[in-house]
Amino acid sequence: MSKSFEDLYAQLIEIAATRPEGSGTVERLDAGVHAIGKKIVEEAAEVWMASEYEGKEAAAEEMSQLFYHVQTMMVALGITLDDVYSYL
Ligand SMILES: N=c1c2ncn([C@@H]3O[C@H](COP(=O)(O)OP(=O)(O)OP(=O)(O)O)[C@@H](O)[C@H]3O)c2ncn1[C@@H]1O[C@H](COP(=O)(O)O)[C@@H](O)[C@H]1O
Repeated sequence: MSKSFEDLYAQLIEIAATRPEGSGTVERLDAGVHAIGKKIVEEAAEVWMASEYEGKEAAAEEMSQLFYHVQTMMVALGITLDDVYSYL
């Protein structure tokens, strides 16, 4: 079964706490908010380009990457899913 948005967030929280070797997320968290912010902007642009020119499948893949980098920023800032959901 595929992973949900909530599953990914739980996994990233766990990774931040346990810092497993070889984790890209640990590297991104260590690189900090500025670096994570740049990835968010980059992935957002890729979502736009894929959506306009590359079709639904490519757009969905880029969207998943944008979700990941936004969630990494949430973990970096200590923002929970409920903190975000309260604005939906
Ligand atoms: N869903 C993701 C995910 N989406 C995107 N990415 C990262 O974002 C990058 C995609 O960005 P690009 O397409 O720009 O690729 P790139 O140019 O190689 O980017 P850079 O890695 O050089 O920054 C990928 O190379 C990954 O590093 C992700 N990295 C991890 N996950 C998931 O997060 C969880 C934890 O991952 P680890 O911390 O690596 O164990 C696992 O479930 C993973 O599947």
